[in-house]
Amino acid sequence: MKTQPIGIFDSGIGGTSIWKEIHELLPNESTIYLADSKHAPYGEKTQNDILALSVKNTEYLLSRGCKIIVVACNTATTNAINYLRENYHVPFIGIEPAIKPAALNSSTGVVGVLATRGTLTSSLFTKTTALYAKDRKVIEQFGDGLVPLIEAGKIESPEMDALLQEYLQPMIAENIDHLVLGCTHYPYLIPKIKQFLPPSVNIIDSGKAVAKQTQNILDNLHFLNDTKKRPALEFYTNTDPDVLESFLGVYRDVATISYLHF
Ligand SMILES: N[C@@H](CCC(=O)O)C(=O)O
Repeated sequence: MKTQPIGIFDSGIGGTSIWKEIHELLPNESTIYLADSKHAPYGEKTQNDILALSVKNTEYLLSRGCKIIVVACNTATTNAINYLRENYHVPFIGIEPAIKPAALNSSTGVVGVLATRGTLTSSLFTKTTALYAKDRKVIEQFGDGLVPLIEAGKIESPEMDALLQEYLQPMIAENIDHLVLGCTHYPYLIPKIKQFLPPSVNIIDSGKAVAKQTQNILDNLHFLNDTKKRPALEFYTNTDPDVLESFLGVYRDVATISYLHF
């Protein structure tokens, strides 16, 4: 089991932000990353559709012998992880908006959450917010349109600037001091987002926490790869592999990126 890969999936390239955290923390581990870009954005689909796509991605990763699955997508986690945990017998690590640290550390008492429609309307998100931020003002904003622009390589574009301006301005007006990025695509927007926010606003996401949790669970199960063999870093996408490759940055030379029909 130790040498089996870690499986990671997302609706597209966003989860590569989580893959990087995992690979940096666990460089010995082989990984299989599945980017379902053809079906992005998940965040604007029904819960049933998100569930069906999450099942399909999980089954592919299990067919490849993955020892653990990281759902590197807030939308899939908040809509499907309970179902996945009940129906498949491997450990699942999910990612949810980091509302708890934002609420705990806020001095103004106002925090912003930018996430997909699917995440913000899920019952898991609603419960977490009620639990950890009940004495805080939480400004929730659907990030409609952001994921398609990121997937299209249009981070630097007038359309992106217009959406970010529209989504962030009301939060700034309410005096947020933390902005929670509740979508794994959004860390790629941080340099852009900083152009719109006052420097005093902390931007937080859950990437490092997910990598740490993956390490802890593998360690507890004695599933960490302690062999010295070079790990295989495989990436699959059902759209143009060049797009995925462009998000891998310094890792593109050690990764194998392939088109997969699914
Ligand atoms: N990576 C995204 C998925 C967004 C989408 O496909 O709409 C997330 O974390 O929610």
